[in-house]
Amino acid sequence: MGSTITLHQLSKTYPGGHRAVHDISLHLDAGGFLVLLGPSGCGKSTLLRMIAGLETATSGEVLLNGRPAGELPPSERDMAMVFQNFALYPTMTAAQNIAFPLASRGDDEHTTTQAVNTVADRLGIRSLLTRTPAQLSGGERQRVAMGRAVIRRPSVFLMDEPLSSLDARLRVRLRTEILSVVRHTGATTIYVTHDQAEAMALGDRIAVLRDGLLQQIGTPDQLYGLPHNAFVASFVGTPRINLLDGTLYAPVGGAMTVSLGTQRLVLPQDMAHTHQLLRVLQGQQLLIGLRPEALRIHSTPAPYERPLDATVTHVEYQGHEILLHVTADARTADVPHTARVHDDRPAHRNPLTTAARTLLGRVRGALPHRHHPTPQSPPPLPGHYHVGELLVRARHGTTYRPGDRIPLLVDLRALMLFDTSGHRVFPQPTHRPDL
Ligand SMILES: Nc1ncnc2c1ncn2[C@@H]1O[C@H](COP(=O)(O)OP(=O)(O)OP(=O)(O)O)[C@@H](O)[C@H]1O
Repeated sequence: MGSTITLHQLSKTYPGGHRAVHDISLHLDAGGFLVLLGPSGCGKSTLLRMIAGLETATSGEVLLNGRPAGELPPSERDMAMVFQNFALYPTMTAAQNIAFPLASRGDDEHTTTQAVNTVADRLGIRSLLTRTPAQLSGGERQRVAMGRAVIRRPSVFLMDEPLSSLDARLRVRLRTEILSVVRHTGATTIYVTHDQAEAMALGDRIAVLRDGLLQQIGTPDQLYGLPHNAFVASFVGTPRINLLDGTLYAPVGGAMTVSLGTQRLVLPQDMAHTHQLLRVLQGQQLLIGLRPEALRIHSTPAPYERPLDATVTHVEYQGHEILLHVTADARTADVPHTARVHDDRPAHRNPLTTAARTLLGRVRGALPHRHHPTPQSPPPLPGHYHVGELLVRARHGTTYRPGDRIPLLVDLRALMLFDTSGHRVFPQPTHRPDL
């Protein structure tokens, strides 16, 4: 049976002053599977090592089954770790390596052999058991390492990029196997990766970290469709989201307009009133997020689409589709550094409370800007913009060349808006617009 893991305001500052993990709170149920996702150096391994007891926290605490684990040495936490380059004993066979944890605690030979065979079957390495590590490929060695971690049925698995040294095809295969093996044991699992595609494929729940700060915890669908901020939006999803600088105009009684460079997107006037709250951002700079599926090449808009003119600059063949790099006379936006936006402490987990707080925060944050005049129409557009690049998917078989002008349609249902600090302000706050 897996342990519950609770992190309460956990922080780590290394000697020398580098703050690797900052004030992280989250909870993982027994048997749960959490992926820690973030770019290199964001503090994933530090967090994992604090949970394992290999690193001491500067402040905050780790609770295992509700009890503070601070005093427990790693050996008493009933956890197994698997790393990228897991060291196997080079003179032992695969079977002896897998059996090692059972043999060293004195299990009898018959039980141990049976357990090794069961694990080896599950990992598809039964025929390799007599080989030494030097006679195995990288993927086979990682399977043996998994076998050694799984065999003693720990309460918790901590996996630190266990597949990153393997080739892409093998990674895809092994991650499915890992999922099925750990689910079978019922252990609570934390899996660290910097690969968003791997995180999306594995995760029931994914915690996104940046610079030691928790950005968001959610299902792959939540991270993709309702990212808390521009960083999460840009880190999750392939091809990456298009982020452009823009400005919101909200004339009294009129339709809201988002201007990006020399072009404008007019939002429908009858949007739900949760979305009408966007009006408080009148006159403000925004980041406009358009995932590739928010754009299609066509000249006849549906009611929820708005046109955008674009010119092809580069054509990328992907086989099943074509990726067009286009310019639409807009400025590409940088992803701002956003402070921690998500708190997973139990008291804060009610989505309605969170929604209300987020909304209130947005409105309050926007109030000082109310001195902006409310123009009835957007001001004249500056004549010159840096050319921004958008990625647009085109169907396999279509032919485009650099220089072609194309009619793009923006699907407003998939439009995302972030304020200049990177927080998502549209769609608000827990659901997509009903247009
Ligand atoms: N022992 C240490 N002393 C000082 N700084 C450290 C130490 N270990 C890690 N760091 C720093 O803390 C930050 C977080 O490191 P950590 O290894 O946790 O990141 P990570 O997200 O696991 O990175 P990667 O994906 O590259 O392994 C990095 O900036 C790193 O340089």
